[in-house]
Amino acid sequence: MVESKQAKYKKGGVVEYREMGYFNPDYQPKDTDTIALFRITPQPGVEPEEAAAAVAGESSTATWTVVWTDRLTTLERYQAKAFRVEPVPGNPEQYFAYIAYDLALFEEGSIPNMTSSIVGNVFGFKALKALRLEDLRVPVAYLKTFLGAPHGIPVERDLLNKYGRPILGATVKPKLGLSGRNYGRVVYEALMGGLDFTKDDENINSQPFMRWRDRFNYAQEAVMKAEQMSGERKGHYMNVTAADMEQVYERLAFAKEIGSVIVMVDLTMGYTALQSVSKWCHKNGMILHLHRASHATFTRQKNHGISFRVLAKWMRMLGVDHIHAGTAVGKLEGDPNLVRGYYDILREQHVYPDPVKGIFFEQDWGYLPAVMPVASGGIHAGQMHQLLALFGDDVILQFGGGTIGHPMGIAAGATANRVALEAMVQARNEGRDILNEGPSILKQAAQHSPALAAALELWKDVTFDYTSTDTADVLPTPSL
Ligand SMILES: O=C(COP(=O)(O)O)[C@H](O)[C@H](O)COP(=O)(O)O
Ligand SMILES: [Mg+2]
Repeated sequence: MVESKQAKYKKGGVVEYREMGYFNPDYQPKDTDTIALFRITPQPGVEPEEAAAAVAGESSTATWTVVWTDRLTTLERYQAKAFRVEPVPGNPEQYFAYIAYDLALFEEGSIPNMTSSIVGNVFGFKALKALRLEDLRVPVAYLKTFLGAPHGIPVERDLLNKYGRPILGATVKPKLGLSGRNYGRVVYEALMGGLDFTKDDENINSQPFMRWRDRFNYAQEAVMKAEQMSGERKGHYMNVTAADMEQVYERLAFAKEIGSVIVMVDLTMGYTALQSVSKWCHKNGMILHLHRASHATFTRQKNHGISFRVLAKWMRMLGVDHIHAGTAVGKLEGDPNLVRGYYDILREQHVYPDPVKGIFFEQDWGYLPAVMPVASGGIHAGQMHQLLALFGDDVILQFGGGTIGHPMGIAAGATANRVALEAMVQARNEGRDILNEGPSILKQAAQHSPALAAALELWKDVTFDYTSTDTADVLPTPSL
């Protein structure tokens, strides 16, 4: 016989989370609730509703046993509630669990606090074989407590005076080992060849072969020279990632002092550090680029971890101007439809559920500015038609190897990308079907550009298989 909740409270002991009130199929989520969608794989013998209730419990108020102090709070309000649990179609082991969190559960404007609750302990539960946070609907009431991107897409375009086309960039290669002066030479050539931006790599901080101050100085000198020579706005993302915030602030201040318009951070810094840098960029008018270094350790597995679409939401709230969001056609994993879904989450003001793009929840972004997604990782000029067709104009296309590996040199690599992009934008604007006509448009443009001809010749066979290997398993969303 099931012991009554009352009796259990009386003697303490281990109780079921369901019984403690963390599963409530009658609960009507409020507009101000945050709703999380988890993909749950319970251990054999664990009922899905109990597993969902356990996730709700541990990610809000509960521990493994009832505690006397539960009675000193308005527990019913602060408990997260699993209000809907249903099987994942075609996957008998997995369930979708919808969990609602009251507005009062998260500190205003704090991604560290929200994540310590929602993804804090629950991923290690013994009762679960695996757990994945698929999507999050964040209420406008909570969004209102965040600053969001320091600039946003239209303001950044005004700053750069670049409209109607994707922004072009390149990551300096080799990743590690160049001296400051040679680094500056790469930046200058790439910018003079026609790129808008160059970028530090994620793992270039301040190593013995090139300390950060040298890199910043040589790179900024190259930016200023290239601006004078070309008459275009240019920039180099100065990676300010460091071991402690004192050094981060020192590098930020120096980047500003020497006239950089943009700085860069790595996700590995952690959410608190990222929020501090974002705040600094708001105050100092600096564009903020985020490299998602380390994200795939928790976003890649389809049954465990956190979907990139959730990380993208956290980063839009936290406030970055750019974020790496995948290429679909490059060297790194990413189903084309799901990647387009991430782009929508970053760029649209109101996002609607879309089973093809893996978007489960409607998301009203309120006033939070859009974030510019960055397509980077193993892409080259021969893929320009695919990139433009997939992502449109509001994207940064970044070719590292695809610039610096060009057989005629770095400037030629940059020119190949600029010519390919401009030819493709023009064809698109004339209403041509760039996806199908892309290769012939490129060939035609290459007749007037030896640099593009050489890039197409060298990388013609480099295609990364991007057939969809991913299933979104999207269900119709409940009316929330
Ligand atoms: O250095 C590169 C790409 O260099 P290259 O252009 O030579 O391949 C970036 O670190 C990756 O884009 C990261 O991946 P993601 O953008 O998916 O986070
Ligand atoms: Mg890199």
